[in-house]
Amino acid sequence: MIIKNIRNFSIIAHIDHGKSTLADRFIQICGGLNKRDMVDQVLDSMELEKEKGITIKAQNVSLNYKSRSNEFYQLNFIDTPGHVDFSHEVSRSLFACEGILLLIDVSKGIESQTLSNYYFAIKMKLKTVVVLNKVDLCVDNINPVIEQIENVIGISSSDIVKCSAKTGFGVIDVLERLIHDIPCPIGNINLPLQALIIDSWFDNYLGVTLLVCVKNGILKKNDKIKMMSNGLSYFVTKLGIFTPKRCYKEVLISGEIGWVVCSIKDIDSVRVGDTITLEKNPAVCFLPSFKKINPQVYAGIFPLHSNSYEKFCRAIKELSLNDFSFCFNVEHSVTLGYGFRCGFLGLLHMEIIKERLKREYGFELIVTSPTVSYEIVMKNHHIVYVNNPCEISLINGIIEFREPFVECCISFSFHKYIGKIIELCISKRGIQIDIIYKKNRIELIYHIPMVEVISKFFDELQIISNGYASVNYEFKYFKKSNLKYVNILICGKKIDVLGFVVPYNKAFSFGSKYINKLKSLIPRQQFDVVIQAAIGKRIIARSNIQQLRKNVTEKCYGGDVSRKKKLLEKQKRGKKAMKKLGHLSLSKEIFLSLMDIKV
Ligand SMILES: Nc1nc2c(ncn2[C@@H]2O[C@H](COP(=O)(O)OP(=O)(O)OP(=O)(O)O)[C@@H](O)[C@H]2O)c(=O)[nH]1
Repeated sequence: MIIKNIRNFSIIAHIDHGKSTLADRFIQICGGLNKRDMVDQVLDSMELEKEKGITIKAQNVSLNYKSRSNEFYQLNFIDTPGHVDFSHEVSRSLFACEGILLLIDVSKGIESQTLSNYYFAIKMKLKTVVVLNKVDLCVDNINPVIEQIENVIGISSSDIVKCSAKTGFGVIDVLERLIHDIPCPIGNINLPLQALIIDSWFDNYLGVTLLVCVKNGILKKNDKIKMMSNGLSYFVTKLGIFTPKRCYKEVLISGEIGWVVCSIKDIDSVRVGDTITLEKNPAVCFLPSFKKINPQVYAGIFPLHSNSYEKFCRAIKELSLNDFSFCFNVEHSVTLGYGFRCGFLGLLHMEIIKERLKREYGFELIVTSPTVSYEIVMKNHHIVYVNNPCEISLINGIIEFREPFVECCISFSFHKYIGKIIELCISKRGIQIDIIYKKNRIELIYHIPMVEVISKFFDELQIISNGYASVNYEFKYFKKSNLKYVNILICGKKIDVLGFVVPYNKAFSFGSKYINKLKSLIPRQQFDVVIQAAIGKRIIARSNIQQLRKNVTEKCYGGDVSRKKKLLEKQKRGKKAMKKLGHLSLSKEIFLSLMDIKV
């Protein structure tokens, strides 16, 4: 294929606007798969993607398209996720493209994620093709959305392509517009090799596999390549493209996107965003690349069975190879042993990692309550960031405690919900920024502490809006707050993984609610169990779980008092030993339910 007939683009849109369905139509039209292999949303191949009906991983496909003017084009496109938690997948894929297909659901119009991805593409100077999807749903009433696109994106109505990914209407027009409007890659086949690693994953048969976009030069089988970041070199054993089936090729030329296998044993030596060159004739500079995105939500992940720790480490590393935004550090908990403190881009991201560890690697896990990263100013004016609440209790000389605030955009159609949603935002310590009235929607913009958003905000919002409100949020700033770290003690012993951070004015009510929940979950023991919540040395809430009274004198019928006394003494000694040993019957399974406590 000659470079002038290659088109690289990403399909981007808000969640559920129909990206994967449109990708299906492209694959069908270009014959990427035969009828037998074709299923709905074929690119959502992960079990979790099928189950949840969302795209989690960006998927790359190379197709041959014969245009209306009978010319052949190679279309390399990337189907990207629409959920904000996976926006790093979108930004990463844009580095491999010259254009974007911005898909808008005609029944919903432009939504927040559509715009943020569009602005990112504009920043990268990518050409945009705007496509209005689902026109089969409301053929008569598409004018308001067209007007909205004209006003917000500034594209004239004649440039908007209309289609229905479901029925196939207008899909050829979309393909024609793509080959016409999106420029070919600007790479040069004769320059030294420069290929950008845009994704990587571990395959049980092939080992580490890289997805690369060749910007300059040619990459061939048996070439000795070099990672420009660390100088490590490898022989290319196999390479090819996805149609979306894995196809083997001999070369990838400048402008192409394909997979490369080169017997990399050490997962740590691969860095997504790195540039690959040839060892013999190396390029002198790196390709422009994407930045690592900072996680927003943190949690400790521990294997339920500590003997599987080694395997668990390997699994975590393999997952991070495939998920650029997932980060981790070893964590040791007195209660749960060794595990990892992991950072995620949001709660859905955390949920997906948890599920992947369970399904793909078969681990039973204990995941601590999600928390955020706090900014702490020390006496010496140094600033530290702490994402593990129990570390806060170990820091001396804190002069300022700052917590992250997010900008929430809560969008809903019915006016009757506005009062209750505002009340909810206020109860979550929200600061109102704006109320935007759109044609058929209202948008409330609030700045809310992130920790409030990740606890029960979504559940409560769904209840008060009968499921009609949707919310998007992004980190805005750190702000000083009067926060306290609350320790949880069981039988006088600090349980590190249960400690939490709360605003001081909520600490007492929150502490006692938490203690009551714990009380309802912990089974009665052979001895009294004291549960306490404390700020420093001050106990702010306390409760007792009464012992199970075992009548040890039951069998002593009649008289002998000294015999009864002896038995009671023995029981007392036994109880003491259990306490000393910390023999509280808190199995890890019970911990699982303790981790999920929401007050
Ligand atoms: N009526 C109609 N429904 C469509 C059309 N295109 C997609 N859908 C439906 O819209 C829903 C979402 O489609 P997807 O293709 O999964 O959307 P997506 O944008 O890939 O979703 P994410 O990857 O999760 O962001 C599915 O139920 C599709 O069947 C269309 O043109 N018309």
